[in-house]
This record gives sequence, structure tokens and C-alpha cells, in this order.
Amino acid sequence: MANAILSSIADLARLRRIDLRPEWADAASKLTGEDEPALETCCEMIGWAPPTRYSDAPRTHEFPLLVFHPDRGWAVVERVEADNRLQVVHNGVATTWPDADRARIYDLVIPLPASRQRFERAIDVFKASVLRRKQVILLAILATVVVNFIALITSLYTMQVYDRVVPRGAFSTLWVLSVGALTALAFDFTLRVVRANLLEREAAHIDTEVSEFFFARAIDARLDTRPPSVGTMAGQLRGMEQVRSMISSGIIFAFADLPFALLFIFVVAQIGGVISIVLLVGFPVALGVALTFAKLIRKDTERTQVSNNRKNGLLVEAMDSAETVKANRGQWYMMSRWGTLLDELHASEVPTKKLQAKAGAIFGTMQQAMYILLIAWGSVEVFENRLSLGGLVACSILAGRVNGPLIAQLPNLLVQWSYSRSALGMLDGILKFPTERAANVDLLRPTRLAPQLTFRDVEFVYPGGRAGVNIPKLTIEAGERIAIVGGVGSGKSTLLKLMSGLYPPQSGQILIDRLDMTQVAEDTLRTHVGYLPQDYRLVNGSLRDNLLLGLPDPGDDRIMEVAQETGLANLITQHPRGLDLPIAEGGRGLSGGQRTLTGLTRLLLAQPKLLLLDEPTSNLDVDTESLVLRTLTKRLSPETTLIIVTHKLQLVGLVNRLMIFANGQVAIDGPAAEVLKRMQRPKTVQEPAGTGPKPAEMGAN
Ligand SMILES: Nc1ncnc2c1ncn2[C@@H]1O[C@H](COP(=O)(O)OP(=O)(O)OP(=O)(O)O)[C@@H](O)[C@H]1O
Repeated sequence: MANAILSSIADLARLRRIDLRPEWADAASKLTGEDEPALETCCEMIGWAPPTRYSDAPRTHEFPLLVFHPDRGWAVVERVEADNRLQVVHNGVATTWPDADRARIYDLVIPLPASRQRFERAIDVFKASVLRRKQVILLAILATVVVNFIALITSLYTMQVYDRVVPRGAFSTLWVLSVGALTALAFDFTLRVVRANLLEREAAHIDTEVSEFFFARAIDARLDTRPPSVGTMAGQLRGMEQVRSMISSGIIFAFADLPFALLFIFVVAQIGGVISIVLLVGFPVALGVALTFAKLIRKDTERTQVSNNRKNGLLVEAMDSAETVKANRGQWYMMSRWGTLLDELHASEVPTKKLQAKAGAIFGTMQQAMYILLIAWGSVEVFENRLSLGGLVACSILAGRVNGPLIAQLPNLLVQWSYSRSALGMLDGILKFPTERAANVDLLRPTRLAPQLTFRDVEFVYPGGRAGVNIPKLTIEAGERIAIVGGVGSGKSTLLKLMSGLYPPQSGQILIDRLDMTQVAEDTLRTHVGYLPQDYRLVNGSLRDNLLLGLPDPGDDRIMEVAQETGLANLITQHPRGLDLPIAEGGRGLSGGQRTLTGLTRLLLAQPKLLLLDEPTSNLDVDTESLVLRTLTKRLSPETTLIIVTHKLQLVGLVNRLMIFANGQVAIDGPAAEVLKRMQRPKTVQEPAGTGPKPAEMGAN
């Protein structure tokens, strides 16, 4: 890493055992300085909280920390020795620096990746994000309180005008009162604008934080435990927008508007006396109606949410499999599923909407009725001289302020709350998916990981008890070249996924360089293990983005050099936009073979020590295939382990060990020539049945 600050931060993250995203430093790529202020700039560029400098000596448990030494620059400090020396890690190497008293120590909060943050319930994620901004929320509540006080002033102003100004023609008092009221209104306007701005800005931050968290959790979910419908899961994720907007409006309602409604009732009681009974009775009745209504719609909003998510799922599926659907005249099938879902959706949505309309009508009528009762009762009080006319007008204005939050906000807020509740339930479901690595395990981050694999009593079964893999014992040494062949559905791809660490076994252990794979940190494992799936999917972006997915940019020369060797260069040079060739969503825009070549080129750029290729040449023409084979032979260093799943005999020439896979088990395993010879012999009684294809079949594809 070019910049000393960035490389020290990387060391700090490693020592604190925090995974940094591959592109974590991209935002700080323009960082030039390496002095102390540059650290703050760096944090700002990355979007982290600013560093804090220690004025006293840090306590033992607070290490490791960042240190700046005027003569030596940046490093990570692990200890300050009694003899004025610093125990540091500089550029990944542990060493000692003298003159500890001249060094300055900084703490830096490196955000934990979503998979390491522990939240039991989705609401806690929102709560944590809101609480991080308590000051802003308090300010917004305070602004609402002041806005409500100003509303009180308006009603008192009206009372004074009716009672003092109109009967006596006291216009000088009127001007003073009017100027006062107008000033209060100007203040009110400013506060409302400030409150809206504050809330919007913080809402955007909360949105970013929360949606990044859930997005990361969703993509971190272990592949073998993810729900089968991607679209439905995407629908579930969308629920967080609902929750977020509910939370910001709900907080203001509960902490400012609702308490103020009570204060207004109190003021009406002070001015109007008994007529406040109308509000004292009406307010709890309205609240009771609202809560009953919330209970009634709960079930339907949950059903609506589920149907909406399924609709989303079907839409994604229909678009994704458009070719298959069209080619097989599957439109009718899809249309009928769509129709059924729409019926389901309407069956739950219509009752909610009807109830919402009914509640609106009830609340509207209640508001009018309360107003009429208040005025009628108030008139009697005025006639009896127990209340002034101005007092009655002020009470009627205040009654409007009591009804305001109830009529204007409560019904909508309750529907929103009901939807948010079910959205939260679905987000809870996303939190329940196990992630790639357990959050509470201190993961291993060895700097070197030999490409050596050991299977011990490994068993893996797909959810629902479907086919899987069962391997009691298997050892693969560093530098071995292995081909795995076997019949369709025999479990070869599953075995490769287990070897890559993407699927953990249900029982047994897979060791890489004698370390349990599940205990090795994700970033370390991905650097050392390269896996090319059978159906290599590209992501929306440019070809360059796809070639460099998760890799530091090695420069165009290097990319083109490797692309030349895999045959991808033809595509790059022939396209007017070259490496910037756009890739559509879902990886559309390239042929199957070109997609495979992109994956292969990326792997060769990454240079992992363990290479797992799942039918790498099945989409390639004969010439490209032999080019790829030659490149693999040339490029792989002697210590690189290569494991290829294939149906093709040509690839077997590349390896020295051959494994025949059948029914999720290794049926035959040995030196390639020997296994081939054995397969050509007529089957003997010792050999297990169904041991996969004959060499002739293997070459048939
Ligand atoms: N995601 C999944 N969920 C449930 N079962 C699965 C899943 N993926 C594969 N299987 C099942 O596991 C078995 C092994 O599949 P796998 O893809 O490993 O076979 P394979 O040997 O690579 O086949 P092929 O040569 O056709 O690629 C199959 O019976 C398949 O139906």
C-alpha cells in the first residue's frame, strides 16, 4: 500500500481482526500527505469517524493503536515499554522504536463488517442508528415543542384581540400584539424549515447505515442457507425504507405532538373550564378507536407484505428467465401465477384500504362533532358569563390543535406502523440467516496459507435432505494437479464449493494448510482460494469492473497481458469501448464462453495458490480451449494446487491425479494414467457400481 497511513490502518485492522473490504481504501486513493493532519483527512475520505489523539498513556487493553513518530512516521503500536521504547508493527513487520515520549498515539474506530455486528432483532439495528444521532433527534423534538408553544401563542393572541382590542378599540395594543404574533410566526417558520432539514439529513444517514448493514447481511448469508427466491428476499429488504420513515415520523409524534395535545387540553381547561370535558373524553376515545383499528389491520398488512414480496420475486424470476419462458411458451404459466398473486394481494389490501377509509371518516366526524359540542357548550358558558367570547374562540383553535395530530397523523401513522411491523418481522428473518463466519469467533488470518487440503469425515447435504457429499478422508497436497470426473449430478460441483469454503460441511472438517477452513477469515481465504463456478455470472458495470472484482488494480498492461493469454483480448480489442465494455444487469452482454474467459482472466490476475475450476472449458471452442490449457500449464507455479471438475478428456492431460466421483463420494482416486487404465479394463467385482462415465463418455462433451 503506497501511503504509510493506509498501510498502518490495514495493519491495525489485521491486528484487531477486522475484515476490511477489498476497496476500503479506494476513497482515500488521492491522499497525498503522511503527516498527522493527513490521518484526519484520510478518515474523512473513507467516511469513518475522526481519529482521537491520546493525551495520556493508553491503558493496556486499549492497544493496538496507531502511532505517529516524528522521525519514523506511522505504525501500529502494540505496547509502550518502560524503557521509553515502542513495540510497533511497521509495514507488517514487528519491530521496536526508541523515543516513545516523542510519539503521538491515536485511536481509530474501524467499523466492524455487518457479519461481525451482533443484532438479534432488526429494530435494534434502527435503534442503534437513531441513538447514534440522539442530539439531532433531541433538537428536532425541541423544535417541535417550540413550534407547538407558538401555536399556543396564536390562540392566546386571538383571545386578547376578541376580549380586549375589539370591545375597547385598543389599536395600539393590537399593533403590539400583532407584531409579537408575527415575530413568533417568523420564528415558527424558521424552526419548521430547520427541523425538516435536520431530520432529512439524518434520515439519509440512517438510511445509508441501515441499508448498508442489511445489504451486507443479505449478501453475507451463507450460500447453503439462503432462501431459494432471490426476488422475495429483495422485497424483504425493501421493507427497511418503510421502517425508517415510520421511525422518524413516529418519534416526533410520540415525543412532541402527542404530549402537546395533552398540554393543549390543559390550557383549554384553564381558559374554558368545563368545556374541556369534550376534549378530555374525545381524546382517549379517538386514541382507543385508533388502537382498535391498528389491531384490525395488522393481519391484512402482514399478508399484503408477503404477497408484495412474492410479486417482486415473480417479477425478478420472469425477467431473469425470459428466454426460457418465451422459448417454451411459458408466458401463460407466468401470467397465471402473476394473476393469482394479484388476487392474493387485493384480498389483503382491499380490507386494509376499506378500514383506513372508514377510520378516516370516523375520525373526521369525531373532529366535527367535538368542535360542534365545544362551540355549543361554550356558547352557553359565554351566555352565563363564565367564559369570554375571546376565550371560546381560543378554545376552538386549541381544540383544532388537539385534533390535528389525531386526525391528520394518527390513522396514517398506524397503517405505516402496521406495515413497518411486518417489514421488521421480515428483516428479522434476514438477521437469522447464518453468515459465512460466526460473529463471535476470533478468526485466523495467517499471512501464508499453503494450498493443501484435508477432508475429515465430511458430510454435506442440501436443505431438505437432498443429495450432497460424503467424504470420510481425502488429502490433497500443495502443488497437485487433480481432475474430478463423474456423472451428471454426482456432486462434483458441490465438492468444489466445499473446497472453496463457500459451503461449510454439516459435519466433519475441511482443513486448509492444517487450519479449519471455517475458522479462517473470509478475506484471507478468498486471497488464497480462487474458484471459477460452472455458470460464471458477471455483475452490472464494465468489463474492467468484472475483471478486477475484489482485486487491487494491477494496471491495464497487466490486464491485457493476461487477457492475451486466455483469449479474452480478442473481445477487448474488437469492442469500441475496450475494457470499458458495458455489462448489463445479471451479466448480460457477453456470451457464455466470454463470461468464462472473464472469470479465468480474473483468477489469473488474482494468482491464488489454490485454483478450483468447475468445467472451465465447457463453453469454449477448440482453439480457445487449447489456448486456455496452454496458459494454465505455463502460468501455474509449481506450488499452486489445481483442481478441475470436467467432463472432457483433454483437461485430464493437464493433471497427474484423477478422481472419479459418484453419488457424492470419491469412487476411484489415484494417478491419472493408472485410473484411466483401470477405467478401460472391464469392470471387476471390487469396483463400486455407478462410478461415473467411461473415458469415451467423458470426451463426448
Ligand atoms: N442448491 C441446491 N439445492 C438443493 N440441491 C442441490 C443444489 N445444488 C445441487 N443440488 C443437488 O446436489 C446434487 C449434486 O449436484 P452438483 O451440482 O454438485 O452435481 P455435479 O456433479 O456438479 O453435476 P453436473 O455434472 O451436472 O454439473 C444434485 O443431485 C443436485 O440436484
